[in-house]
Amino acid sequence: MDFFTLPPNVEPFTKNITDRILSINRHDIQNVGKVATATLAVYFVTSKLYSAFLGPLSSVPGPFQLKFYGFRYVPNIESPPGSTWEKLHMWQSKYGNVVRLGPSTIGIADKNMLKQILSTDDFPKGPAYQRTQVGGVNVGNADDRDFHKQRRRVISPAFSVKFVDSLERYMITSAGTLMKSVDQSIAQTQRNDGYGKVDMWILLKRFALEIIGESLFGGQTYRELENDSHTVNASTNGGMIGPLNYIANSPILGVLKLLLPFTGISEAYANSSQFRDKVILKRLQGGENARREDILQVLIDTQNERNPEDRLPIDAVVGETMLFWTIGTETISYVAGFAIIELLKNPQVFATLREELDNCFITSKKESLKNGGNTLFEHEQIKHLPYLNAVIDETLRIHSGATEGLERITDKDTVLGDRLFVPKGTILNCNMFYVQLNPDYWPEPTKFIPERWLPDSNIPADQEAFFPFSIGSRNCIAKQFAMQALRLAVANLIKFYDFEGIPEEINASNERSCFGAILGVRSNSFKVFMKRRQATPMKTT
Ligand code: HEM
Repeated sequence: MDFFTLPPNVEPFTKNITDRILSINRHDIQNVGKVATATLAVYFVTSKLYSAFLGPLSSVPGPFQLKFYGFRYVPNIESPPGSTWEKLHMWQSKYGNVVRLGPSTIGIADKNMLKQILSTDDFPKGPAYQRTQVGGVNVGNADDRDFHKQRRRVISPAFSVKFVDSLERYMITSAGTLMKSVDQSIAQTQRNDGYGKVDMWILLKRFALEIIGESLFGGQTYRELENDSHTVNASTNGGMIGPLNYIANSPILGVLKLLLPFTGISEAYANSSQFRDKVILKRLQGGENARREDILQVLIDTQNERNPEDRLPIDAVVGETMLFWTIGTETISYVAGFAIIELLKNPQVFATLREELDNCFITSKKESLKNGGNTLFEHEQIKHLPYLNAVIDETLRIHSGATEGLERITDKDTVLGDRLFVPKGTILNCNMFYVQLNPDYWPEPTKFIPERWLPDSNIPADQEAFFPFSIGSRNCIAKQFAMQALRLAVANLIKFYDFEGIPEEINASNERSCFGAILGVRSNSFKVFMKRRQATPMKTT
């Protein structure tokens, strides 16, 4: 029998059905449609009402409207773009450490619950990260535990303490370039007393772009980068953090923003990607001759591993490199920028830090550290300076990254903090920003007091409520790298320059916005008067 010919008894049967369907008149179809729509509407409304008022999260306090839709979907006309973080902060302070942010979303700013979510239960990353997987899965957005564990194991040698130590030479070169740029800005606007105007915010963005560029894929390429205005502009205007962040943080407005050509975000991202691909291709094609001791090389060298599971496919090398480039640039530059702003707002803190740095012996005679007649600090000399570390920690506390929260999703029913039942599938927005300013844990939370980090402090810092690099299996892989870069930047700037704050600029720096993962100055600029110190005291052994 021909396989595609229907048996004789089936044909009349199907014909019968067709005839009956055709015989249903239009009116009947409309009625069926109405009943189906009404049933769906009743189901939708009932389930929304149930979830809002009777479901397991119904006892969690929060703004009324967020019982019905998630905070990321709120088109926010009354507050400017980039200010969702302010709303989250306000709700958290109004409703408490646990707040309802959507039908199945809660915000958490309780330190014990955060520890449970991020470390003990180690819940996977939530839908905001999954949305960014359209651009590829990487160590940062992976939500599959096994995939993440494997990927993180393979790339972690690039961030080991030893390897990061070896990147110091690139970081010092970048600190030198930063100081050259500061000197140039001063020279262009110099007053009679030697001070000139410097946009510290923009120069620190370039500094971070260079430090990451150098450590990631090469000095040679950085020189290309200097001529590549696309990439520098993308970074300095915040476009490089990537369209994916917009999609993650604001599924409706974010996507609209990307589609509007005048925002330039997609273009900036495309240009950065093109630049990155050029650099990686050059390294791959150059073989042994193109080798350079940097993060890219560590990733490429995984191809020689004996175990195939330990080899990173080339598309993953490209994806991870882009992730480090974008995340690393904005985080380092913003934290360094806010450290300088806080030091200017708090002259006594500035003086104490300056004194500590002036008393720090310069032991190295390395030529590479010479800069404009002065010798730059090496990391070894400054990494244990208590006050420098206290200034950086206090900056990380007040100006934390993850300003709009780190998202996790429960993969089992759970009880948070022994008191809150949370069903499987609940989205947990871990509000690291709020917890670090939470008056329950921090006396005078908004005051910049580095002394709280010193061993003999009478208002000791609550280390358990401090999550700048997160904790658990998804903590920042580059903490060591970031701290090294921050210490070198802040120590060398404060050691070698005098600063004079500009009151309007300091006031304007209180206006902040967050478009990616981290809070920045809304105007994308912070100007200050600076001059080289006349006789920089140098203590040598
Ligand atoms: C002051 C600077 C930095 C801060 C405050 C910071 C903070 C954080 C935080 C809070 C997380 C957890 C994110 C989450 O759960 O979604 C994270 C993860 C991560 N960070 Fe950083 N970061 C900094 C610098 C850097 C740099 C310089 C790089 C790369 C060169 C980097 C690479 C990463 C990566 C790859 C992850 C994902 C790790 C994983 O999921 O296994 N970060 N960072």
